[in-house]
Amino acid sequence: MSVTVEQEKNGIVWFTICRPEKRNAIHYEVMDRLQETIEMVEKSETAKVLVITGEGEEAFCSGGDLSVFHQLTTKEEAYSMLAKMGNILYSLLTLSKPTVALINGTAIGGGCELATACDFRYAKKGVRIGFVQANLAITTGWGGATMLFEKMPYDEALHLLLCANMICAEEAEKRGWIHRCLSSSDLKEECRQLLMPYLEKSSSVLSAYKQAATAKWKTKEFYERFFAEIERCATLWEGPEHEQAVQAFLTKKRN
Ligand SMILES: CC[C@@H](C(=O)O)C(=O)SCCNC(=O)CCNC(=O)[C@H](O)C(C)(C)COP(=O)(O)OP(=O)(O)OC[C@H]1O[C@@H](n2cnc3c(N)ncnc32)[C@H](O)[C@@H]1OP(=O)(O)O
Repeated sequence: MSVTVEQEKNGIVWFTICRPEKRNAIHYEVMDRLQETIEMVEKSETAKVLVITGEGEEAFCSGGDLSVFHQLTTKEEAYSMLAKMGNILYSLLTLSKPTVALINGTAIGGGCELATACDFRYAKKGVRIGFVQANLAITTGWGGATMLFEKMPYDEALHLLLCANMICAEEAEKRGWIHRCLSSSDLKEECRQLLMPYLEKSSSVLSAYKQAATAKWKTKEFYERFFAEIERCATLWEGPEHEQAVQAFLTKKRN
């Protein structure tokens, strides 16, 4: 089982990626389950907030599963995978219920894109975060840069993408990407308490505000911009530098 989905009586739906041995990397099954969950939350009269997190203490999400996706060698093959997840993150971005990334451990690559699609990012103090795609000779490929430029000041977003380094949650909070650093030993409970004021409101009020917030992203212009980023990434994907960077990671000796 790669994910779990649990709904609490208070209206929180927890979507947990359960691949700690792969640092919660995303493969096709995780994508399919996420898409189903987003559709379920959208339609549900009782689901109020969707929280996405990862199992274990090591990682929130390490992005795309490189052991699976390294088999995609052409631009067309890469585009098909990137656009599949791009469409899922677009539906998460425009979901008519509030969404939270509960960043329990390292968030890297596409893991940061997944978190960027959410409305709020709460992170455990000290966890490491990095839009490292540029070090793999690609760009964000799931619409992450387009979302980042919408949600953060231009210079802060560009800095995160061009540096492509790992920063701690506290620095990400100062830069405006993380909304709250959490320090309790029970992250889920701390998250629950932060969401309490939202959960007290009716679903229709939550949904009305989210529709007001996301209307600007439901345009043809925005959608085309989002998918132009994905196409540029697919072009870079088939280059030799990307292949070398992925092979270097996959063949790295680990203890
Ligand atoms: C494809 C979309 C694209 C995008 O649009 O953004 C991407 O997401 S590109 C992928 C970007 N992600 C990465 O480059 C992350 C690579 N992983 C790491 O840098 C590190 O694993 C880590 C996440 C910082 C954790 O380090 P550490 O705690 O030291 O663990 P290990 O490195 O030893 O890994 C343990 C285990 O997990 C496997 N793993 C980790 N990340 C991935 C991944 N993204 N895909 C596949 N497998 C991953 C790693 O190979 C180890 O497995 P074993 O060797 O079998 O134990």
